[in-house]
Amino acid sequence: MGKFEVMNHPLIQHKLTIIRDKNCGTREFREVVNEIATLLAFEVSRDMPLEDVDVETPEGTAHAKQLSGKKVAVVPILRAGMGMVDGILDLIPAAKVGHIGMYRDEKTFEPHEYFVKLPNDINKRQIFVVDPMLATGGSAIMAIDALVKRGVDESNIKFVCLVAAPEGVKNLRKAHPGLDIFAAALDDHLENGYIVPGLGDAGDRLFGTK
Ligand SMILES: O=P(O)(O)OC[C@H]1O[C@H](OP(=O)(O)OP(=O)(O)O)[C@H](O)[C@@H]1O
Ligand SMILES: O=c1cc[nH]c(=O)[nH]1
Ligand SMILES: [Mg+2]
Repeated sequence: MGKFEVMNHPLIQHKLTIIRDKNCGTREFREVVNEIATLLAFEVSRDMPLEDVDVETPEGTAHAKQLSGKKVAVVPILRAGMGMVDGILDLIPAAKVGHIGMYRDEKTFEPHEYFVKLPNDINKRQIFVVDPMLATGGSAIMAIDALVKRGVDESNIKFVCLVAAPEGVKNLRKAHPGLDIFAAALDDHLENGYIVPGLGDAGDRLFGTK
């Protein structure tokens, strides 16, 4: 079974409080979402494998370490996942970026896929699927389905979000038991498809569409 972890780092918690505030405007919301994404990437990448390497310093030979595992791909679920990409690339600049477009039906909350564009070698990479909100879990499940369908092993995927609802965590773990899930917060419940207390509609707040 993959793990589910809430990232309790004080900076993550402080910044999350800033964007929960309904008076936080688009510009600040966008900036802080990226800052949280950087901090989450730092935490989530803790188990990346290292190998020994000797490097010549100006004073001698250092027996040092370098990353040795799979190369990384960041896969945002459009639109709102786009808000987390730059923050992750700040930390892992060589990562490739794939895109999965998904929207929820306003009445049924069923997800609909409208776009998939991934790096050719996606099934050889360590993948971070990012989306600020894990509500019913429908969008995340369908996005992981899209990757698995293309030969990705779910144990090579980490799902990284800002706010998760208990229902979404449960549904996503049931559909993809091998997946690791990371969130900045686990909130109380869902109401009309929205996370309560949550932070509202992440896509609309990021892009100023409401
Ligand atoms: O867990 P779920 O119930 O599927 O809900 C979560 C999804 O809803 C939001 O996207 P939305 O459909 O509003 O699209 P947007 O990002 O384009 O605003 C959010 O960014 C997630 O992708
Ligand atoms: O609370 C929610 C639920 C789904 N999508 C959002 O943007 N916010
Ligand atoms: Mg939205």
